[in-house]
Order: sequence, then C-alpha cells, then structure tokens
Amino acid sequence: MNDGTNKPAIRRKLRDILAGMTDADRHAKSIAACSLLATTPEFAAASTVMLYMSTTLEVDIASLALKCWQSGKTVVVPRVSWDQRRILPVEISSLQTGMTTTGHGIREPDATAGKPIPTDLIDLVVVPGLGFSEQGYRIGRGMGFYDRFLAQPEFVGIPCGLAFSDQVVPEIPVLDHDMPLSMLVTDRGISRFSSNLISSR
Ligand SMILES: Nc1nc2c(c(=O)[nH]1)N(C=O)[C@@H](CNc1ccc(C(=O)N[C@@H](CCC(=O)O)C(=O)O)cc1)CN2
Ligand SMILES: Nc1ncnc2c1ncn2[C@@H]1O[C@H](COP(=O)(O)OP(=O)(O)OP(=O)(O)O)[C@@H](O)[C@H]1O
Repeated sequence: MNDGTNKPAIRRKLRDILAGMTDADRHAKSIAACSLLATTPEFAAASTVMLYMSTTLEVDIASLALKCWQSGKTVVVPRVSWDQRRILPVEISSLQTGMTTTGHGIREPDATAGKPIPTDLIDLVVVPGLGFSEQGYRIGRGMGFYDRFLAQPEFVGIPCGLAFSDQVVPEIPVLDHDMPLSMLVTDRGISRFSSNLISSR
C-alpha cells in the first residue's frame, strides 16, 4: 500500500520505537550521528546551517550546533508561523536563551530572539523526522512543514536527514508533495541519494 493511508500506523510504530530507546542509547547515537555529519564535505562547505531544536526523542543536535559556531557558521532553526502554516528560519546564537515552547513541547526562538534569515542563504538543512527510508524519504509529524519548506523555489541548499539508525525503515509511502532528501546521516553511516540531488530538481 503506497497511497499514504497507512502513514498514521507508521507514525505510531516509529513513536513506539523511539520511546523504547534508552536515554543512554539516544545520547551515544546522537553524538555518533552528529560527528559523522560534521565530517561531510557538505557540512564543511556550508556557511549557514539550519538545525532544529531537538526534543528528547530526536537526535540531539547540541554537539553539531557547537561545531557550527566553533567554525564560524551561522545557525538557524525553525520558528512556526501558524498564520502562514510554514516554518521560518531564524538565526540563533544559543540553544538555551531566548527560547519558548510551542505545542508538542517543541522549542523555538521567542519573539524577541532570532533574526529571520532568507531561505536562499541556507546551504544545508538538517531535517528531523519520525522515520526515514533507505531511498531518502521521510515521514514527519504530519503537518507538512518541512515538505513545504524544502519545496520553496528559493530553497537551494542541501536537505540532509538526521536520525537514529533505529528510525530507518525499509519503505515509507511517498505522496506527490513529499520532498526527497539528498542525504541521510545516522549513527551507522552516511547515505547519499544521487537521484535526489538538487541539480535534478
Ligand atoms: N525538533 C523539531 N522541531 C520542529 C519540527 C520537528 O519535527 N522537530 N517540525 C516538523 O515539522 C516543525 C514543528 N512542527 C510542529 C508540529 C505541530 C505542532 C503543534 O503544536 N501542533 C498542535 C496542533 C495544531 C493545529 O492542528 O492547528 C498540537 O498538536 O497541539 C507544533 C510544531 C518545526 N520544528
Ligand atoms: N508543498 C506543499 N504545499 C501544500 N501542502 C503541503 C505541501 N507539502 C505537504 N503539504 C500538506 O501537509 C500535510 C502533511 O503532509 P505529510 O503527511 O507528508 O507530513 P510530514 O512530512 O509527515 O510532516 P512534517 O513535514 O511536518 O514533519 C498534507 O495534508 C499535505 O497535503
């Protein structure tokens, strides 16, 4: 069945897998996955990197944010605009200060913090998700925020999924609006999906 109707069941299964991991496992795998991402030429070449404010069940991006700042990169994270049903990239210089918590316990820069950054300046987007396929597709929280973000014509960067290896599943239903990733990094390794490269979009 590839019509997307089983997406809720896949989300439930993936949420169970994530909840079943131990904190120690999540911590070790977060460090491993972020270290691997930091070794890639795509990361080295990026001046502006879009990260996400990780929740406890997602790969913790803290070590990656520090590497970005240490090497002089600009870090942006999403702020949800409910009016526009989109995420807006906002620059941050700390993961702690100036944050507020939205629904689902997701943190984002509060109204006083964070300068909006034009989408075309983003070189690399580190994309969270509930699950990822070996073909470079992802399933998220079901609001389509990242699909809409990555589909914008002004987005010219590289979309890179970041996940625990536990989150990689053989197949994810793909609908027309689902945006493929160019890369996927987990604690087990780096995958590149040549058919999804920007030049072919
Ligand atoms: N760490 C992290 N940040 C992320 C995402 C993510 O998956 N992980 N997102 C990935 O997309 C975006 C945020 N996604 C969100 C999805 C739902 C709600 C939320 O509050 N939902 C309400 C229902 C709102 C409505 O239906 O109008 C709720 O469930 O109460 C918030 C953020 C951007 N930031
Ligand atoms: N480019 C787009 N333009 C308009 N609507 C879109 C677009 N992409 C996705 N949507 C809508 O968003 C909704 C959720 O999509 P989907 O189930 O693929 O979310 P998801 O990728 O799992 O979630 P997310 O990206 O928020 O983590 C769908 O109803 C879809 O129609």
